[in-house]
Amino acid sequence: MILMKDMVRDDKDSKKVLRSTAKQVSFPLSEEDQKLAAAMMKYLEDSQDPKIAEKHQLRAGVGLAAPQVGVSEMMAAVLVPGEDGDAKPIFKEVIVNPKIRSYSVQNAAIAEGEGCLSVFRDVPGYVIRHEKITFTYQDLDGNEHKVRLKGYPAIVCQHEIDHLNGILFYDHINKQKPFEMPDDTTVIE
Ligand SMILES: OCN(O)CCCc1ccccc1
Ligand code: NI
Repeated sequence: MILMKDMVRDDKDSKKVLRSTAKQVSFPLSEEDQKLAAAMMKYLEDSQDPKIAEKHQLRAGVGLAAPQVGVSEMMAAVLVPGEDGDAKPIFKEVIVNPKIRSYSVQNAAIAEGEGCLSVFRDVPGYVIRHEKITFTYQDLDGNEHKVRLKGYPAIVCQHEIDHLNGILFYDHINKQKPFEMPDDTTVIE
């Protein structure tokens, strides 16, 4: 079971793994990679269950990338829950070797900013991202998928794909004016 103590922190010496480009994953998945994928998705499910999260002191997460648990491989679990407890998640997948193929000119940012399971402090400011993205990935069986996302799920996937390329959310915050946004950026509440 992945716990908070397993998270690589950006302020500790092991942060190299957070700042490098992860390795492509080859198929068929090794036993180890299959177990890692399952454990990452299980972390997200548990962290979104108040009782389990409380019991194991898990910080809620809608995504988790392999480098965050010290594995420099191109794999991330994403679990964006449905609106108002709607059982069906908006996006639930372990994305392997993801690659953004195109994106909107339009930018978007989450109104309350972003956090990260690898960043144990608040970093205020607007994280400017693409409002829409089209990306490809392989699922755990190696099947190729092409997905178009918009708004919050698109933001989450960009956050995870960034992790696989050594980028952290605060890299996208304007250092001088953290709450400055390019004109007509969509603000996501
Ligand atoms: O890498 C995932 N992780 O650190 C958990 C938080 C994910 C996340 C939080 C806010 C907006 C987009 C994505
Ligand atoms: Ni993160």
